[in-house]
Order: sequence, then structure tokens, then C-alpha cells
Amino acid sequence: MTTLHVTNGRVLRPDHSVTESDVLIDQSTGTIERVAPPGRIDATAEETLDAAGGLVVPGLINAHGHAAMTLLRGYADDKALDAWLQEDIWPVEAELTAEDVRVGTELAAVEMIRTGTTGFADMYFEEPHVAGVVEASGLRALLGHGFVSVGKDEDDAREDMKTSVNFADQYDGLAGGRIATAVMPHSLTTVNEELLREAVERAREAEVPVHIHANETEDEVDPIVDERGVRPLDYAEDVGLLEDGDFLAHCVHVDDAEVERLADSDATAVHCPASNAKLASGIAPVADMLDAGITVGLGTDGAASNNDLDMFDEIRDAAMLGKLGADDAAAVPAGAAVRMATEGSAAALGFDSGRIEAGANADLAVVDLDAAHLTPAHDLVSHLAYAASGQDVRHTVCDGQVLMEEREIRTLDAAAIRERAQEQAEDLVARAE
Ligand SMILES: CSC[C@H]1O[C@@H](n2cnc3c(O)ncnc32)[C@H](O)[C@@H]1O
Ligand SMILES: [Zn+2]
Repeated sequence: MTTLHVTNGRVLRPDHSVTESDVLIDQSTGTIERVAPPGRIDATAEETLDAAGGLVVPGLINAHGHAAMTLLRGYADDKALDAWLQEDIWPVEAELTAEDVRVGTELAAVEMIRTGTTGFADMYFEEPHVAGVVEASGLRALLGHGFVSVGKDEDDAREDMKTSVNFADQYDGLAGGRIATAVMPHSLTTVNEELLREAVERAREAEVPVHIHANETEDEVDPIVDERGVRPLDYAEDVGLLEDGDFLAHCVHVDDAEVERLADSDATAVHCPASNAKLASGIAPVADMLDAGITVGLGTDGAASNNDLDMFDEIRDAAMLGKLGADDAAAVPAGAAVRMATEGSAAALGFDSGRIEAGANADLAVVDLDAAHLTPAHDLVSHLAYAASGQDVRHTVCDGQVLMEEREIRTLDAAAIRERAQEQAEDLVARAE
């Protein structure tokens, strides 16, 4: 076995206590072998990572997004979802090439590794190219081809759905198990009932989950209530959704009965507080969802509605908006927000990650605590939620491989990727004019 020894740091344990511990990683399995006080681990590891003055935390997991939308960061701001998609985003996406997606996803990978994210979900187009970036970057990901039926003829829409199923079927488990997949209908209103039912059925046959946007805006809820006389999550269950492994992005406009329905199911929710705030979609009742026992993960959504992929921002936004939404400063405390970005997101994506513990995937980040804004150190969980940012991350490790050491990304050429992304983004926008 080849080993990686993370030395001299403090470790955020699963119960959120912090101990002075070393972490021994088995690189051949990509898992954590031992967490033990310094000096208790035999110092013969092939590789060491110095965590002195740092806090070793589970790698953050971005459980909902559209990675290549980094190319559209700052392209269209300050609009509500429907107008933003229809007037600005979809017209440009109509011009997207596989190379755009590859370059945009590389840029996203650089940003994620830089800010301590080790795993992400992606619903987008040209997913084989996204898979290539995942393979090269060393990140862990759950990928799916997103499809819609609105604005398409029946045959095209069915082909698009089949692309989603075939991709999920063929790519599940690739990159040494770092790639998982799902079938990804875009939303309950942009995919018609017949295709939605068929997609769910095919996902079950392929034994992969389904990921979908749900209850994001009132404009998305009202037509379902008006046309079907039921709430969206009743409809979702009726078409076969809400099974174990399925995960729903947003869940902003869910009523009490829908919260109960989700809690009674084995599906999970992914909260996207920054995107929901920026598009003025609303504030998800995340405190109620957690109280009801729903597993809630955290996601940035695309960089065009956030506008970054820093999960530390997301943790803070989840705590802040959770309090505002519940009108209660005690709602969504620091620890709950950190859990959403770690254990919650890991559970949503089915990753055995999100905790620093023997047996878990060796997906972690080391946060440099040697900074004025992280002093004094009364409560390090508080710092993770309210004071730290992705720029404080010093090392990033995924599947036992060091992806970033001393703020230098090892697996990707960050400078070249940024330069290429600038050119590609300009070219994409020019093509769409
Ligand atoms: C069919 S691939 C995914 C599709 O979703 C679009 N998108 C980006 N952000 C959001 C959001 O917040 N809600 C709904 N859809 C979103 C993206 O631009 C792609 O077209
Ligand atoms: Zn989204």
C-alpha cells in the first residue's frame, strides 16, 4: 500500500469536535486508514502533507451545479430565473460546443480545487467531455446529461432523453470509481409527463438515480397546481420520483405537506441559497426540512447565477438565509450549515465522503488558520461557517491524491486554463450575437 500522511494539523471529527491528529491515507484504495494523535502513526509514508497551523476538514461537496457555466459568469445578471434563462442563457447555450463545455468545466475544476471542493454534481451538456475533465483533475463527480422537452419536437426530445440514459448507463463507475451518474430531466415543468415517466423508468432499469430541479420558483409551482390540481412533489412521486438516491435541486417553494412527503421518502434535497437569492427565487424552508429529518445537501448552482463556486460562501449563505427565512437567529447554526456541505451533500450524491474517519474516502481540505480573520480560535466550526473563505484553503486531497499543495494545483495547469477560458468565453458569446 502507498500512503499519504497528513501531519501536524487539527482535524474536524465527525462529531464536530476538533483534535490534534494526523491522518494516514491508503492511496491504493483512496480511503482514510487512520486518524490518530501525532507520533502514533509510523512515519514511513511515501508522501507527507504538512498541515501545521491548519484544520483538516472533509472536502466540500457541491451537490448541484452546471460546471461549464463558468464561461457565462457575469454574462447576465440581475434577472429572475425565467427571463434570465429564456432571454440570456438559453440563446447562448444553443451555440455551445463540446470544446466550450470542456474548457468551462476545466475552469470550474480549477476553482473548485482551489477552494477545497473535492466532489460535485453536474447537470449539463456534452457530459463525456465533463467526464474527461473529472478524470484529469482528480475530482470526484456525479454527472448527467440534462434534457428538456419544451420547444422541441417529440423525436428530438426523446433522443435527448435517451442521451441522458445512455450516458448514465455507460459512464457510471469510470475514473476508478470517481465518476457516478444520474439521469437528469431538467425540471418538472420543462420535461413533459410522458418523457419524465419514461426517463424515470429507464433510470431504474439502469440502476442510477434521477436528479431534477424542483419547486425552484412560484412560476414553476403554479402551472402544476393549476393544470393537475396537485403540488409538484405529489406529481413527482406520481411519475416515479422520490426514490432512494434521487436528489432534488432547490425545493424553495415546498409547503408543509411536501416537506412531510420528502421526509417520508428516501430522496434528498439540495439547497442552493446564493442562486435562490440572486434570482430572487425565494428562501427555501431549510430549517423545517432539517427538522423534518430530510437529508439536505448544498450546491452553488451554475456560476452564472451565483457567481462563484466557493462552497464556503454557500455555507455562510445557508446559515444566514436559514435564519432570515425562519425569522430565528438560532435556525441553521454553523454546524448544521457545515454538515450540509459535507455529510449532507455526500449522502445526496451517494459518496462515502464528507467525514474524516477511517474507512471513508480520503477527500479532504486543509484550511490555513494562520490569518487575522480567523483569530481568535474560540470555535473553529463557527469560523468555517462565518469567517473562512475558499481562499484560506492550503491543500486539497481527493481519493487519496493531492490535487493542490501549498495553494498550487498539481493536476491541472491553472494559468493556461484561465487564459483559454477567457478566449473561449469571448468566442462563445460572439457566436451567439
Ligand atoms: C438541461 S442542462 C441544465 C440547464 O439548466 C439551466 N440552469 C442553470 N441554472 C438553473 C436554475 O437555477 N434553474 C433552472 N435551470 C437552470 C442551464 O442553463 C441549462 O440550460
Ligand atoms: Zn441548476
